[in-house]
Amino acid sequence: MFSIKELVESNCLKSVPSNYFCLKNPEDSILYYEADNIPTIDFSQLTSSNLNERSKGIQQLGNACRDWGFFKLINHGVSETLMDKMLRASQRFFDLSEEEKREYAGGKVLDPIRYGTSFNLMVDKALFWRDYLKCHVHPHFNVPSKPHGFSETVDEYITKSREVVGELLKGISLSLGLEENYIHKRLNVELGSQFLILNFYPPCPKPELVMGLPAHTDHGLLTLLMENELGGLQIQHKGRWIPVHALPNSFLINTGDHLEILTNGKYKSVLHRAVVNTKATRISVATAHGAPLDTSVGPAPELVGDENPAAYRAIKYRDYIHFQQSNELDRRSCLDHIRI
Ligand SMILES: O=C(O)CCC(=O)C(=O)O
Ligand SMILES: [Fe+2]
Repeated sequence: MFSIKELVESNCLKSVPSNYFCLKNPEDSILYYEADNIPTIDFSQLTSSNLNERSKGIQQLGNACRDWGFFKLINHGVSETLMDKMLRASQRFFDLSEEEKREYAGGKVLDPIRYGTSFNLMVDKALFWRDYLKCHVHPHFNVPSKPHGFSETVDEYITKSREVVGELLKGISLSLGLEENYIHKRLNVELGSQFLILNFYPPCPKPELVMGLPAHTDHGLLTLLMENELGGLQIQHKGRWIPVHALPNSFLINTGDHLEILTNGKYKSVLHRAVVNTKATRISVATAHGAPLDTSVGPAPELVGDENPAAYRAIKYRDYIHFQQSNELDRRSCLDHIRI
């Protein structure tokens, strides 16, 4: 394995090796600048003791999940200091020597800690301009022991992000007309799976030829993402690619495949991708939150009826992840494979 960081640093790269060329559909390069329309959700409204405020917030949250599958979250209560610390810790992990990082080079999809490059070298036709670290951090906490202080920062960060997601899932349950703790109870969220994914995208001399991460949907219920000050995330909305920039001190949140399944298609899992730039390294930190790995996720019976028959087969979270991660990311969501 040759990390993209190593490749970029080793020879002052002037051109892109051909095994990184991604064949792009020309239509895919057209971008639509609709950033102003992307929903922003105020977390403090969702947790407000003023019931009127709260119900307004919940309605906005439901609309964002239904119409976009994506929103920006502000006033979420995770301190800027902790967010910065997490980004710096991520940089410090990738700054370890290749030898130190390779200790964590995992072979299998659900290995508790996996350092690697591209997406899945076993299936990628072209390589992606990305190194990553994936850790399964809840209910069991697995993280590299290096660099110094990394594990403590991750622990603090993932605990906070779980609290935020817990509240969002309550709001989402209510927005569906269900009881506040419906998703928590049905999918045993307290013991749910949480993955931490650090993405490292170094600068590229010809970004238009490569992809950081190609179009995909995320597997779990919700993904919470933050980035250093460089943009690169694009989401698909009504067939158009829209670049997204994080507001200062905000999270970018997308609904995952299992929320689409649970809501029987009412809330959509959004296709997204990451592009790279010529100037500087972009780092993004994602936490993906879902059910426990052995829980079977299917449409909620309360959301299924004669007029709205079940649209997806139930599937164990573990099997779903295996399926998604063992196949090429090919612009199609894995959901297509379990649609009835
Ligand atoms: O780096 C990004 O902006 C996107 C990352 C992402 O989609 C993922 O880790 O699933
Ligand atoms: Fe993603």
